[in-house]
Amino acid sequence: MTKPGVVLGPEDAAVVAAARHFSFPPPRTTGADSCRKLAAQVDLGAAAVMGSWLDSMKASSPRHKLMAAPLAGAADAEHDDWMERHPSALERFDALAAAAKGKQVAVFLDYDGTLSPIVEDPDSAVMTDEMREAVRSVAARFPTAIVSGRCRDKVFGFVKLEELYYAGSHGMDIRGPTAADPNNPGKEARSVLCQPAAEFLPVIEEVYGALVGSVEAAIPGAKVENNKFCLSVHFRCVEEAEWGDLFDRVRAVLKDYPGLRLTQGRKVLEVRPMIKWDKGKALEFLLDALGYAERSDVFPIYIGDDRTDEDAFKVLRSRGQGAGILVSKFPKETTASFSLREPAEVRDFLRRLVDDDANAT
Ligand SMILES: O=P(O)(O)OC[C@H]1O[C@H](O[C@H]2O[C@H](CO)[C@@H](O)[C@H](O)[C@H]2O)[C@H](O)[C@@H](O)[C@@H]1O
Repeated sequence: MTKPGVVLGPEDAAVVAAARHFSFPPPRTTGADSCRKLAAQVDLGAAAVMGSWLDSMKASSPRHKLMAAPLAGAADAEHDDWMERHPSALERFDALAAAAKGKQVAVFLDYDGTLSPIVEDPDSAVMTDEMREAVRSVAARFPTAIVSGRCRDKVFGFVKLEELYYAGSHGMDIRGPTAADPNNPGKEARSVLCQPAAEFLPVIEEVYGALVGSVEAAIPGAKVENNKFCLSVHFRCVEEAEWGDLFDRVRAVLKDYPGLRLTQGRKVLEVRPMIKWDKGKALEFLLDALGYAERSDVFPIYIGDDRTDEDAFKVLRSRGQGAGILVSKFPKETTASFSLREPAEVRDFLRRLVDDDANAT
């Protein structure tokens, strides 16, 4: 997709999308829009209503379609409408490729639910060799980063590709490739490093211990995961009747730590430092580190499945650049332009990106 000398303006891509009902490329928004609303990231002070947290915990993973016929019909209509607004990135691949033509593509990938399927045990969320091969091929052609809520070392342990950028702990721990750039074999590996929450390390360690003692030890199925600059309290394997107790226990621990906030992912509560940093900020940092911050001929593609990925989708929308792709089988509120149903489709999309670039050169 990188054809030097052929630079298309945003209006070209707008023509590509003109006949469609979805918003692509994302329109530039005003400065006011870029104020972080963090809609899905409710801080503890705002979480006075326990019921709303429980509702949100129940909705924190894909819904299952077990409905009576009339309701199923309504759900189908809702799904069709959503697909019109967030079409499949595979089905609309040609439009996407046309918009990216002549631009520098950069690829940003969430891990859980995007490169690996969601499983009950977080330590078993391995990715397939086929997926690894697809990511390796993409990284050989475009700068590629993994942006994950996981601790950076742990996600590297799953992905095992040294040529990638890694942004762990929801972007609070960023590092460049440890292997030489395959596009510039003579160039040394870059050690970009960004740790905006370094001062929170001791407090995160302390709260990890407290949550293990108060939540993991007391509630069957609960699991606290130490992600270095943030923590995950998993409730996927906890009986729903215990979720209220689990939330109360987490809140009781956190009340002594006003510098921390609580957000939600898929059947997980996330404890994070109260700093203005998220996957969107990490995306901006990486674009800057790559030297793309001021360039208009850059086409970042961000693929993710979680609420935390919305911050990155919003950044693309406010820059009016690239494509956000949500991985979901079910309609979800999202700022992403496109969708893919599951990790297998992500793999196929990555393969098409590579093939398309190979055919263009
Ligand atoms: O940003 P991500 O790479 O998507 O990481 C977000 C969280 O992912 C993991 O939890 C999720 O996946 C688990 C394995 O499939 C699943 O058991 C859990 O219910 C999901 O929430 C990871 O374990 C967390 O630490 C990450 O924050």
